[in-house]
Amino acid sequence: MAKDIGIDLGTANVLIFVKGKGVVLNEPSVVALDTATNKVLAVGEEAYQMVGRTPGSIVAIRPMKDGVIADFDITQAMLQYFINKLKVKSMFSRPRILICCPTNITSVEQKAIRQAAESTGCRNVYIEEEPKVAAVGVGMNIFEPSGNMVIDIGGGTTDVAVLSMGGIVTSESLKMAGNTLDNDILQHVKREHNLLIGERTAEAIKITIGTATPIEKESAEPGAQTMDIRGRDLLTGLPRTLTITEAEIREAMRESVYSIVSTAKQVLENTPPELSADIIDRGIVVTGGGALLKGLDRLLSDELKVPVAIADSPLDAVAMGTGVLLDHLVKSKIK
Ligand SMILES: Nc1ncnc2c1ncn2[C@@H]1O[C@H](COP(=O)(O)OP(=O)(O)OP(=O)(O)O)[C@@H](O)[C@H]1O
Repeated sequence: MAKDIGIDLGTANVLIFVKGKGVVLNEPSVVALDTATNKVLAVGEEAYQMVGRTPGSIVAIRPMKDGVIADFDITQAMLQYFINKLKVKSMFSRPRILICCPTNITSVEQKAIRQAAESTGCRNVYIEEEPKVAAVGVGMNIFEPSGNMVIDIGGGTTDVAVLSMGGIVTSESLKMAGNTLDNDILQHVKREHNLLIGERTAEAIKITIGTATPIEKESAEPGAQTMDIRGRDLLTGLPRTLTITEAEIREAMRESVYSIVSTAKQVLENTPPELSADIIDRGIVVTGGGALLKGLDRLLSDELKVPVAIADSPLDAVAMGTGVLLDHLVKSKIK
């Protein structure tokens, strides 16, 4: 039984799609290591639970940072762990596998990722660019001669691309995405409130009360929503609870959010006019977990003067796209 497998090897999350089954694995891209022996202790969800909570002898790291592979051996071990979890060798015969990697990886890294996949029993390993896969994952027909624009905001990178006839016409990749917003929040709380919080708390703040533009709420004034957060007071060294507002968190993330807007503007400015006309008709689709930041679609459409839609399942778009592209690869027999 030959099955096709698609992998979204993301900075924040790894998703695996199996043809006929859908997304079968969705875990954080985190590995826990014993610092003395460098032995892998846990991978994925289990390792994520350890982030910021490990004793001195253990580190929980994200081997891919800022959309590049920061630690290659560990990325390879993580990929092998996830593929082995599927029991590829016993379940499938010579599966085809499409791996969608961070945009900025080198050809040497691509080759090593390919080898890591081959060593787990996969044959015919294809590597694809993230924005292309995201675009097909949200149902865009990128193979016809018309312009489609996608903004993929992941954990480490924001990829903006205009696609036509199966290829990327104009694109930009910005090393600024969800993780940058978390760090903006962490630094703001430290600087303005002398409170040290962990990266998981910063992410929870972004997800709970983070906004790109003020959101009108029936129950409260725009920007007035609050959240109680806990951390360590930098002056006393003791645990402390602090109440923060939606408005101050929006301000803390403002510069990074506007960098994403400027990157999208730059891509539009470099787009051939015929394709620009198509984009006005079809609008821009935003994918990746960062697309879930509240009010981002409104901010982007106000700034870019083009309709903007958030994908239905932005976190799954790339994984779903791998399935569509694998079908296309089979039909066109491109290796
Ligand atoms: N509801 C939400 N609001 C805002 N951000 C969110 C929300 N849910 C998830 N995110 C953010 O989305 C990011 C992860 O997105 P995704 O899984 O698409 O990234 P990735 O594909 O692993 O990364 P990359 O594309 O950089 O390799 C994280 O920064 C996470 O905090």
